[in-house]
Amino acid sequence: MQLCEQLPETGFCLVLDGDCLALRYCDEAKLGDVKVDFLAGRVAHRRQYGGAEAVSKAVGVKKGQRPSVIDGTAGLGRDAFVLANLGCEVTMLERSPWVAALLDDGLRRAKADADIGEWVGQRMRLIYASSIDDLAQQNLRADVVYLDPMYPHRKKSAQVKKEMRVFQLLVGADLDADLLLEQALKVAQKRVVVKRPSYAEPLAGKVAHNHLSTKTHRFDIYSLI
Ligand SMILES: C[S@@+](CC[C@H](N)C(=O)[O-])C[C@H]1O[C@@H](n2cnc3c(N)ncnc32)[C@H](O)[C@@H]1O
Repeated sequence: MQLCEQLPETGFCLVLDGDCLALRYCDEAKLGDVKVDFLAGRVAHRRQYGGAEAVSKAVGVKKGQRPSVIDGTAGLGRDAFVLANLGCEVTMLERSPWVAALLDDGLRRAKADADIGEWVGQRMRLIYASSIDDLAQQNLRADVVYLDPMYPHRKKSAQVKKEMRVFQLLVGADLDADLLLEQALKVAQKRVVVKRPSYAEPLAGKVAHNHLSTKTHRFDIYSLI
């Protein structure tokens, strides 16, 4: 059974397909549905990255070291899942109610899975809140604060992944992202890691102590110890 409800003034529909929640951009069917499916993601992750993905290096995952992480811009939880899969406890903050609902739904289904449910339940926690307004107030502490805010893409929209285009339509460009860094530096114990497109300037113009680069991205690493 499929239920579809239009979200006022957004152009989006909230779709309930079986027991899975999804968002669909009503005017452009080609964009497809956006949902959180950690079970499919787990397979893709293993095939694509193994254990050596850049995000885990940037955060400081090593043999015997599994830092606790606050993911201050949780989105669809992919980076958080990678880190939790490697053994990190991850607290995710997401301020968009629509994105938080998708993520909450994905977590619910993952926790019910016989294979990954136990560690997802133990290591992944979602808080629907803004990391700019609430990070300090929530009294959260972690070894690492990880940030991956939206960035205005300079490529033509057809080249940007469908999911990212839906995100751009839904949450916009996170134009206040510079404010995140100051908050993150207050609560991180060891480092703040910011994921940026390789052509983007650092958050708040603040040059990081270290960088880790991939083909398309750069991880800016602000060390606190
Ligand atoms: C590019 S996405 C993050 C993708 C995520 N790293 C992943 O792996 O799926 C950016 C997300 O950060 C969220 N966001 C931006 N600023 C935020 C803030 N101040 N507090 C909480 N969430 C925020 C946006 O709503 C959006 O969902």
